[in-house]
Amino acid sequence: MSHLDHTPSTPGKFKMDKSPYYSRTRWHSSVAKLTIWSFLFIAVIFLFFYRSPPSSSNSDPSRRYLTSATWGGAAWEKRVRTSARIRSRNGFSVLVTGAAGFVGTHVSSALKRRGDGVLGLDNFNDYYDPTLKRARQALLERSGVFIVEGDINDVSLLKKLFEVVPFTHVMHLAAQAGVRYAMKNPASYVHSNIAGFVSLLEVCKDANPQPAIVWASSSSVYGLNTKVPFSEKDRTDQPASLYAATKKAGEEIAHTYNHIYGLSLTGLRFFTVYGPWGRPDMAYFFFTKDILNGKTIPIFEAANHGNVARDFTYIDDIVKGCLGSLDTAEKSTGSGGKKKGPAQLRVFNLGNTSPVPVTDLVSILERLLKVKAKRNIMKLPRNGDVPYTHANISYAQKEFGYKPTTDLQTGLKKFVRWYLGYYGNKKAVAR
Ligand SMILES: O=C(O)[C@H]1O[C@H](OP(=O)(O)OP(=O)(O)OC[C@H]2O[C@@H](n3ccc(=O)[nH]c3=O)[C@H](O)[C@@H]2O)[C@H](O)[C@@H](O)[C@H]1O
Repeated sequence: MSHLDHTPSTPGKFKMDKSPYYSRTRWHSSVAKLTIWSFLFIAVIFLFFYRSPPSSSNSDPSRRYLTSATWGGAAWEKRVRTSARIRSRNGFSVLVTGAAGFVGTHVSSALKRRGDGVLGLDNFNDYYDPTLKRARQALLERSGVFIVEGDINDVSLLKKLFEVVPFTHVMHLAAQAGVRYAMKNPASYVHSNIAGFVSLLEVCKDANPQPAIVWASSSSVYGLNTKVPFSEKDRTDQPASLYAATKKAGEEIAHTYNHIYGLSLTGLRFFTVYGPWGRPDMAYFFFTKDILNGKTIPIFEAANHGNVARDFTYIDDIVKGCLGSLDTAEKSTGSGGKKKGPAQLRVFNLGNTSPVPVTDLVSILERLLKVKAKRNIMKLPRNGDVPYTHANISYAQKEFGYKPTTDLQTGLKKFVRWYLGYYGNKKAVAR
């Protein structure tokens, strides 16, 4: 069959095939066109990524936080400056990382209330429901705190922030939290708690003036330590989870930056913080949800049917500890990456000093929710959990009069009130 057999009856609608020679040159020109367009397309993609803020860990899945963030421009800089503007005598201008997180939101709001300038930074990752983070953001925005969307690994963003605002302090709360999740996603702990911390410290040490830094360590650094209550002088070289190990690494990294560059650094070992606007991955939070939904809750027990207990610490007491640390933080001694003299290096326990068994926490929730929990008592899994925590807070007491005042019953009552208001559980309210 010749190609003529395919000639359409209406010439013009469909171009007739020309000679084989014509066909070959046409094919060649199509290939050339395709090559040019492909080249242009690749060039555009390359330019897009080249202009994006550089990342220190291209293979890391969390890199998506770096490229998704948009920042820069005159209007953006104005928002940054306005948010960080100090409104009280001797106030600070504080960069709060992890500002849309649980502790970050409360600390930002407290600083703003007393007249400090506050700029938030958060990558809004989806470790837990980002809508809760957005709701916290909206809350902060109403009080004049702007949260820049970006990752602490984004060095060019951090540099830009320090170019726009000479922060006096950094409250570093951005982290990958959660003890048990570390077995599922170890890379995210290294990305945020180690690489992210180093990238922040790199920018802080180059800043002029260098800020004083207060940052979140964790009670989990005590790991397998059996001496109670836990004192800052106790050994912390036996972490039981990768989470704990990255926080411990953070403490050592802090030592290095203090030693070499004169950065003033204060690490805070938080003890199981709870309260309104809390983290949904934490036991008190998802127990509340599951009790209300009639779902069975797993309650861990230690060896020989022993109680697992935590020194649960109410968020307002933690905020007091954060502000006390900021207020007593001395200036960093370096400038432009050069140390000029010894600088302050501290670590404080921030706990409630009265451990409560998890079974008692559940009983309190049952009373507050007026719903009986379906309990499934099970052996403490080998997933990084430790059986007991108890803070000795005498150092924080001595340095800035730290004194927690909220017991678990009172704190959970405030949490449950918030939870029911926020999630609007009519069933529990009606009972
Ligand atoms: O102080 C810290 O440094 C850490 O505190 C928090 O860790 P934890 O003290 O482990 O809190 P959380 O998970 O609420 O479990 C509470 C209790 O419930 C028990 N627990 C837990 C889960 C479960 O299913 N059943 C159970 O009995 C469990 O055995 C435990 O006894 C933060 O999450 C962490 O980011 C870090 O900041």
